Amino acid sequence: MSDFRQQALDYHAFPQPGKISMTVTKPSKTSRDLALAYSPGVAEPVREIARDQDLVYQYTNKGNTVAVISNGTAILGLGNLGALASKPVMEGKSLLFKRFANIDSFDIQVKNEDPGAFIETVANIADSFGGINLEDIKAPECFEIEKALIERCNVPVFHDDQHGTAIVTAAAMLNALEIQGKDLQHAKIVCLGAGAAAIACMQLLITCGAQRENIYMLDRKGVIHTCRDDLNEYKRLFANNTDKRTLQDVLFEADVFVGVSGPNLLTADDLKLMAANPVVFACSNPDPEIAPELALQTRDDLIIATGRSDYPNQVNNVLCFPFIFRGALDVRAREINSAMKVAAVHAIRKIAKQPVPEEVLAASGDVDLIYGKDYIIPKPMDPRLLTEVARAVAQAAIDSGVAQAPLPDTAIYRS
Ligand SMILES: NC(=O)C1=CN([C@@H]2O[C@H](COP(=O)(O)OP(=O)(O)OC[C@H]3O[C@@H](n4cnc5c(N)ncnc54)[C@H](OP(=O)(O)O)[C@@H]3O)[C@@H](O)[C@H]2O)C=CC1
Ligand SMILES: CC(=O)C(=O)O
Ligand SMILES: [Mg+2]
Repeated sequence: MSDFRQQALDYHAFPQPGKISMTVTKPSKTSRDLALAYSPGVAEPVREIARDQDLVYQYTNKGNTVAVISNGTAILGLGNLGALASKPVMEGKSLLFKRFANIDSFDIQVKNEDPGAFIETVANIADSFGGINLEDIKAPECFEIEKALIERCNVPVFHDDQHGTAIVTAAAMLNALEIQGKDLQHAKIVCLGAGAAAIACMQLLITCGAQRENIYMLDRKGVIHTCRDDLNEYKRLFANNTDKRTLQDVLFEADVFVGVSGPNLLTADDLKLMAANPVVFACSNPDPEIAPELALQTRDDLIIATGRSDYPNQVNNVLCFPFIFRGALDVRAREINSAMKVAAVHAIRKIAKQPVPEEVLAASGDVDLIYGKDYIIPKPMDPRLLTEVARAVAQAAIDSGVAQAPLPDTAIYRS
């Protein structure tokens, strides 16, 4: 067994199984404490909430909790390995919520692939939480599931693989193209993958200025084009009126490659087809579409990013979901809307252009991080993500009329 594989297994197994646990926030030592916390004292907030449901935010932890919910049908790029096997990833997302945004989170695995049953299960428990983060649910079911849950739930519902990924991709892409002396409006974009992440990434890039006709999307059968009769309604949105059929056909003179598909699908020869100074986001986890070593060995004019923590330029939704939920929860946003997503894009990309704090350099093991080819996007442990992204998102929620509370008087919002 490789060293790293064993270390990863040991990390998860010891000193206690798993990555997250709960803490008690109130005194609970004495009979008096217990009388307040449980019977009879607990009856008082029960009666208050029954009288006015909004008081649940005052007397319980609902307002600071997010449920991370999966059915295990698209676990990272590993595929459909079942609900239970997704638990380490969902515990990982909970760890990240707590570590980066002090949000308490429950990971929930729903053992039912039927979208109707999944929707029913989540809708029935949604009121327990301040928000719902859907995770690793495959396309096209994820689109129907998210839409139905947004309609049925009273709290924000956010499919992280769609929108978290799209927000971080857009932020990193705008910066990478700027560094390469290109712009999104004119970029020829190839997207390998046509699932949850791909559809949302391309939609958000269009919102940020990309031209739909410049985007070539591919699934397992090749280029998505208007003559195909096997496309679902989401892929059809990206059907290109073209006679190009293969990855190689569309990569010729392309400025951008976004991989949200699977491991090792882009070869060195493929890379050579792209235009000068290309941007290559090989975002499949854990194994990217092309290894950065191979990409950089093949040509030295590219910017390469992956979804991983152990290479420069980590384009991963961890840069978004803790912080967008922090902002949304803090103003009790009814939903996470387009204005909030775009605000997150610009807040994230701006941080990369500013000097990096010492603590981030120390945590990332880098001597220096300067805006450029190897640093297009902030590191996840950059504390400015919390302040800048949460603040921008909360303000966008207020400005777009979906906030139900003003900015709180906490450190994030004071400066
Ligand atoms: N870095 C990050 O932050 C994130 C990365 N990802 C990565 O993106 C990938 C997809 O995730 P997600 O969108 O949630 O999953 P989905 O199951 O929703 O979509 C997967 C898509 O990839 C396509 N695909 C798979 N294998 C191939 C192949 N050999 N050739 C061409 N297309 C292929 C599928 O094609 P078809 O439609 O024909 O089945 C499908 O369109 C995963 O590897 C995941 O780790 C996802 C979210 C965040
Ligand atoms: C990062 C992530 O959410 C994924 O690869 O699915
Ligand atoms: Mg995911």
